[in-house]
Amino acid sequence: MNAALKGGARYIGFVFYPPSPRSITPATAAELARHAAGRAGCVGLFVDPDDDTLASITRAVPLDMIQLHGDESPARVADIRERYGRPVMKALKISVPEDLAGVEAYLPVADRLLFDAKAPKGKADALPGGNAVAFDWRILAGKSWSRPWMLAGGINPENLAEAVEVSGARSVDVSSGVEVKPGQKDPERIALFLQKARSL
Ligand SMILES: O=C(O)c1ccccc1NCC(=O)[C@H](O)[C@H](O)COP(=O)(O)O
Repeated sequence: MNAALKGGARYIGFVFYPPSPRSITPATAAELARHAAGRAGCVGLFVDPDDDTLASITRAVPLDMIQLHGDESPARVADIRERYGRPVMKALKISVPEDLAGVEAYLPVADRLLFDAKAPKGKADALPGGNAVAFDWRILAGKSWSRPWMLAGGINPENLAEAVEVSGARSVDVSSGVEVKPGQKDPERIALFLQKARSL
């Protein structure tokens, strides 16, 4: 996390999804969040979380934002936003232009959108996100919405400039592209990614 803070990352993400190799405990996240306080926002990532999970984690960890990466409906997004008093970022999975039709319903209820690739089909260990897979960034070109949005999925230091240029993204989210292997972040690649991001 120090590389992200030193490089000027705006947000740090904590994965609260036990099947993920990136999943961390609330206690560890709380410690990291205290370390990041005032330097970066802390985002808690959940996949179709139930209320017990959200209640206990939001009590234990000073999260600045909740990221929903499952199949949460617009009504559930609104409910979570209201109950837990945090801004919500809703991840929407994109593979074809028609997938953008689903965006409209989330605009009144989500504070921010995140466009990510769909999980690869037929890959037994695929996660709902964090699979190092990109979608066709041209799908987003020239589009605008009433909420801020981030680009995610298969972005790395080598393709960041192209991803931003093609999609028009002003913010990006990265995971696998700055890792040695799933769950093990590489401080040098984080520094490189952020250095490249700052230069755009
Ligand atoms: O990262 C995970 O392990 C994860 C697990 C379950 C749902 C979402 C997950 N990650 C979501 C992210 O925010 C990733 O940054 C995003 O999908 C991009 O991932 P990557 O292609 O690895 O950069």
